[in-house]
Amino acid sequence: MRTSPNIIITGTPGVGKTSHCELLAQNTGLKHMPINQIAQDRDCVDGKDEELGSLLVDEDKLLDAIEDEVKQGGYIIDWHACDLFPKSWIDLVVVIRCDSTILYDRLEARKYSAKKLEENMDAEIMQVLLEEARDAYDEEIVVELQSDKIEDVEGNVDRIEQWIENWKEDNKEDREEE
Ligand SMILES: Nc1ncnc2c1ncn2[C@@H]1O[C@H](COP(=O)(O)OP(=O)(O)OP(=O)(O)O)[C@@H](O)[C@H]1O
Repeated sequence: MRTSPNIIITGTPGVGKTSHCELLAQNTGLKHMPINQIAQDRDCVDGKDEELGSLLVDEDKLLDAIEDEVKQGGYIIDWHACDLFPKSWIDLVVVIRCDSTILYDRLEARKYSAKKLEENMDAEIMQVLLEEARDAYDEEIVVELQSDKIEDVEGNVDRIEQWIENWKEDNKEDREEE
């Protein structure tokens, strides 16, 4: 049984996943697992979508590559997809959301192609990641947090830290009862 929870932080590119993960890791000691980077470092990339410029990740290979670590608990999984991770690994799924006009400015600043910008804007407006999370995990572990202003990051991370404390307390009690 894990003594520290595994948390997925997901959302459309640019909503603020990395910003949340880095602050949360710094404040809690949980380990940030940026999947884009890990997939490249561990040879789990099949190629690149040339039009969108995004990596094509071999998901089975990726899961094999991270399984031993994640099963120990204490990871913050940072990716724009979530439904590939087995339910039994995951304790909380945080879907970061952003107002579409604010997200547009953030993505435009990254000089995304018109197609990539449009796809990501549509995904955010249609709340694709929230639906994916709700379909893949029990609804009580899926939380939606808004991240429009810089202060939102700190507020959201405070909330997740509080949740982690509660999770640890509950799990300690469960272990003591066994
Ligand atoms: N709440 C916020 N208020 C203002 N700016 C923010 C906020 N969250 C993130 N940003 C800024 O938006 C940009 C994108 O943030 P970040 O890299 O954390 O997003 P991401 O979801 O991890 O993106 P990707 O999926 O492409 O890695 C960064 O320049 C970051 O500083």
